[in-house]
Amino acid sequence: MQQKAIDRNNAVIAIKDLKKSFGDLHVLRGVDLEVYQGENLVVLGRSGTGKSVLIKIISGLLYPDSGEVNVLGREVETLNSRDLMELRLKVGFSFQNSALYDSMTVRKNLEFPLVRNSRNLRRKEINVQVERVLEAVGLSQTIEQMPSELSGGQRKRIGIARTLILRPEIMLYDEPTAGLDPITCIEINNLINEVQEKYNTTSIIITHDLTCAKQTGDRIAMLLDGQFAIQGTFDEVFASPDERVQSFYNYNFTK
Ligand SMILES: Nc1ncnc2c1ncn2[C@@H]1O[C@H](COP(=O)(O)OP(=O)(O)OP(=O)(O)O)[C@@H](O)[C@H]1O
Repeated sequence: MQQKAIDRNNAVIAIKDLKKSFGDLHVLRGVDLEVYQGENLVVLGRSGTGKSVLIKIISGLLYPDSGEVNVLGREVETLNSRDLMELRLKVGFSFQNSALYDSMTVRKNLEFPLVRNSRNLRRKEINVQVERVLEAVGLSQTIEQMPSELSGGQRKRIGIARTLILRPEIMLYDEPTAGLDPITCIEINNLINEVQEKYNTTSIIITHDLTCAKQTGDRIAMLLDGQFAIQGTFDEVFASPDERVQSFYNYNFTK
């Protein structure tokens, strides 16, 4: 991956001692994490370790039990609903299932968040923005198609475009390559890197896919027993003798 500008003095997400339980299930047990401007941070962890809970807390969809969650300079848990809405516009959430409306064309799917969030946009401006974001994800030709006519990889791209159209400062990707064939996975990994360069976003990428982690992650953080015990580059993380890290690696590359 080419060198890029990551501002390590500028943490756009700063989390301290974050805890979250559901009844007796202690999911996050003191998470500390900083994500810097311009960085792609990959969060790895086994199923059910709390990766989705973490990004839902970052985007204000879930409240923490305790700890500090600072996103773009705001303490998420202290925001009123209006400020939270404002923050959410700056935090794009790319869902695992792409979350497209099946009854709408690609164009209408992309217009939807724009029209909902900036009601006074003119038709011409809406068209320009839709066309621009479609071009950015390499799918201009699909503009009048229905989601059912798209491949899994194309749906993923449109889902990412629909998040990008609001020009978020942070992108949260939940399992961006899940269910895709290996070549399409690589295309999505490339797209994640292109989005970062073109839109200068900061991203958190949740994945089980080690190829995705290696190709997109400037840094990897492994969620183990409710904490980020191990963080570093891909090679640094997997050089760890920690048995939990090694079994995660071996499982991925031997299954
Ligand atoms: N709203 C909720 N109410 C109760 N339990 C929840 C809730 N959200 C998540 N959980 C539980 O918290 C744990 C962590 O869930 P989470 O979805 O974050 O896992 P994950 O690491 O993203 O897993 P996967 O890789 O399978 O998506 C799970 O046991 C889940 O059942």
